[in-house]
Amino acid sequence: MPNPSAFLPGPTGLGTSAARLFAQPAGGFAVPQDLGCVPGPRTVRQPPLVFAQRPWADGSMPALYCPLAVRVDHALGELVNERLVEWAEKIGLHEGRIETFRQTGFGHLVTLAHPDVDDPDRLLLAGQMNAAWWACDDYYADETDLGADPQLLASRLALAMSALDAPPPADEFGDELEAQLKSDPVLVSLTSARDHVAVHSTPSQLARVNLTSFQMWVSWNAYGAWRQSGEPVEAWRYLAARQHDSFYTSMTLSDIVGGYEVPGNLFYEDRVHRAVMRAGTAAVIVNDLHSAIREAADELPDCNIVLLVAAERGCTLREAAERAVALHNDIVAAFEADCHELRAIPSPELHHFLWALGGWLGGGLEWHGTTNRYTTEE
Ligand SMILES: CC(C)=CCC/C(C)=C(\C)COP(=O)(O)OP(=O)(O)O
Repeated sequence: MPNPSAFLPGPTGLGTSAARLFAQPAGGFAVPQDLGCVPGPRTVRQPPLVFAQRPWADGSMPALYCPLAVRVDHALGELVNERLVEWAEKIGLHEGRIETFRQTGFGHLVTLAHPDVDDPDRLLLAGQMNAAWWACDDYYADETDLGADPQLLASRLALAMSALDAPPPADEFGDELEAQLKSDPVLVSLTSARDHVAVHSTPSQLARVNLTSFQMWVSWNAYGAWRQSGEPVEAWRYLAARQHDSFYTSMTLSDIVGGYEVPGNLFYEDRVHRAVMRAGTAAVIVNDLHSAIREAADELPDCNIVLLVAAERGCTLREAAERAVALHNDIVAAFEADCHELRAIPSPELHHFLWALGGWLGGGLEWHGTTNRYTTEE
C-alpha cells in the first residue's frame, strides 16, 4: 500500500510528526489511583500506528487524517466472512439477500478493525455482533424497502433490548416474549451474537456491550421521531445524537476480541471516555461520508452529516463533505493527542485498547473504501 503521506501534504497541527504513536509517554498530570490497572508487559502484536493523510473515494476530496490500516489479510477476512455467512444462513438472517450480505464483507471489516487478533473465532464474535447491530439498523431503522418503519421503531428496539438481556422468566408472559424473540431473525441474531460475546467476555464487558447498544438505540429513536415529525434536524443536534450511535459501539468489543479487559473504572474515566468517543465519532463520520448518496436515495432519507450540512447551509454536497472531512480530521488529531496524554496512566490494557481504537479507525476507513455496501444498488 502506498504511504499517502509521501504525496499528500501533512497537517500543520497535531500529529504532523506523528508517524509513531506511543513512542513518548507524556507526563504532566496525576495518575489516578485505584483504577484496577493490571501492570505488566503484554506480548501482543502492536506495531506503531502510522497516522497519515489518506485519500478516499475517487481521490478528489480532501484527504482523511487517519491511521493506516495495520493489517490487510484478505484470506483471513474471507475465512471470517464465510463463517459469518454460514451463521447468518443458519439463523435465517438476510433470507433472500444472503449474497448481498456476503459481498458487504463484515468479516473483512472486523479483520481489518481488530488487527491484533488472528483467531477467527474471536473475530467472528465481532462480525456477528456488528452484523446483528447492522441488521437492526437496516430492517428496523433505515431501509424502508426492507421494512424499516419509524412508527414501529421504538417498539422493535424495546424487544431488541430483551434479545440482548432477557428478563428473568415471568410465567406465561415470559413464554410469549421468548416466542417473539425466536420469531424474528434480527432478534435471533442479537441473542446469538451476544451469547458468543459472553463466551469470551467478563460480566462487566458483556454489560458494557449491552448498555452501549441500548444507548445507541436511544439515538435511533430520536431519528425515528424526527422522520415521523418531518422537523428539520440541525447538524449540531444530529452530531450530538451520533455520539452514542457510532462505531464506539463496535469499539467496545476491542478488548473482548483481543482477550484482555480495560477495567470498568478506567474505561469510563473521563479522559479515556472522551478519547473513545472521539474515535467512535470519527469512524462514523467516515461512514456518513461514504453513505451519503445511498442514504439520500431512501424515500425517508436517513440522517447524515453531509446531507444535513448541505441542507442547513444551502451548499453543495461536495462542500458539505469537505466540512465533514475537516471535522473528522480535527477529531482524529484530538484523539491522537489523547493517546499520547493517556500514556501516563500505567495500564498496559488501556494502552493496548487505545492502540486498538487507532487500529479500528485505520481498518474501518479501509473497509468503507472497499465494501460494495455504499456503491451498489440492490
Ligand atoms: C455499531 C453498529 C455496527 C451499528 C449499526 C449502526 C451504525 C452506528 C452504523 C453502522 C453507522 O450508521 P449508519 O446507519 O449510517 O450506517 P450505514 O450507512 O447504514 O452503513
